[in-house]
Amino acid sequence: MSTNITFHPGSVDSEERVSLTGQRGVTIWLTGLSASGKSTIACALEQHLLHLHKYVYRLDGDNIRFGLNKDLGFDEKSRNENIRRISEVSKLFTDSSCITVTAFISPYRADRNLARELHQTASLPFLEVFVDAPLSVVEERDPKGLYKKARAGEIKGTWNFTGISAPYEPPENAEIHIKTHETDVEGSVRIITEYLAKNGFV
Ligand SMILES: Nc1ncnc2c1ncn2[C@@H]1O[C@H](COP(=O)(O)OS(=O)(=O)O)[C@@H](OP(=O)(O)O)[C@H]1O
Ligand SMILES: Nc1ncnc2c1ncn2[C@@H]1O[C@H](COP(=O)(O)OP(=O)(O)O)[C@@H](O)[C@H]1O
Repeated sequence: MSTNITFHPGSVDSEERVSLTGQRGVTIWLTGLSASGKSTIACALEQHLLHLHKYVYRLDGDNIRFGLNKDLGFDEKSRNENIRRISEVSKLFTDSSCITVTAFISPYRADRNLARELHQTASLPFLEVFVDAPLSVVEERDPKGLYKKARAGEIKGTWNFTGISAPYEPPENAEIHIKTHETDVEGSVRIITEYLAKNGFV
C-alpha cells in the first residue's frame, strides 16, 4: 500500500515513441483451457513475427509461475492475482512498443476485462484471442498428463483443475476466435497475423 508517490511522466510521448521505434505495441491475450494450444500458438506466432523483424515477446503462464508468480497457487484469488500482475506486465511491454503475446488460461471473464481496461485506460491496444477446443479434445491431447491426474482426483482442493473442478468462463466478445480442433497451428498464426496486418500493427 504505497503512499506519498507521484507518477513521473517520460519525455517522449507514446506517438513519438511509435514513430522513433517504428512499431506500435499491442497485447495479444490468448485465453483457453489447458492444452487448447495457447503455448504452441504463442511460440509459433512469436517465431513468425521475429522472422519479420518485429519486436515481440511471449509471456507464458507456466514459465511466469517459475519466477515472478512463483508465490501463487491455483485457488481463485491466486489466479486473480496472477492475471492482475500479468496485465500490468503486458501493459508495460506493450507501452514499450512490443508486440506482447500472453498465454494464460485466465479463466475468469472479470480478470480478462480488467486486463483490457488497464490497457484501454493507457490507450494501449488489447486483442483477446479465444483459443478454443472442446474439453473432450483437450483431455485427449493431455500433453502434460494433468487431465488424467485431475480425473483421478490427484489435483484437488485449492489446486482445482480448470475444466474439471474449476471454472472456465469463455470470452463473449473476443476479437479473434480460433477453434484448434479445426485449425492447425500455421492456420492460427495466419489468422492472428492477418488481423494484425489489417489493423496496422505489422
Ligand atoms: N489446477 C490447475 N489448473 C490449471 N492449470 C494448472 C493447474 N495446476 C497446474 N497447472 C499448470 O499451470 C498452467 C496454467 O497456469 P496459468 O497461470 O495460465 O493459470 S491461470 O491463468 O492462473 O488460471 C497450465 O498450463 P497450460 O496447460 O499451458 O494452460 C498447467 O500446466
Ligand atoms: N491445432 C492445434 N493448435 C495448437 N496445438 C495443437 C493443435 N493440434 C494439436 N495440438 C497439440 O495440443 C497441445 C497443446 O498444448 P499447449 O500448446 O501446451 O496448450 P496450452 O498452452 O493451451 O496448455 C500440444 O501438444 C500441441 O501439439
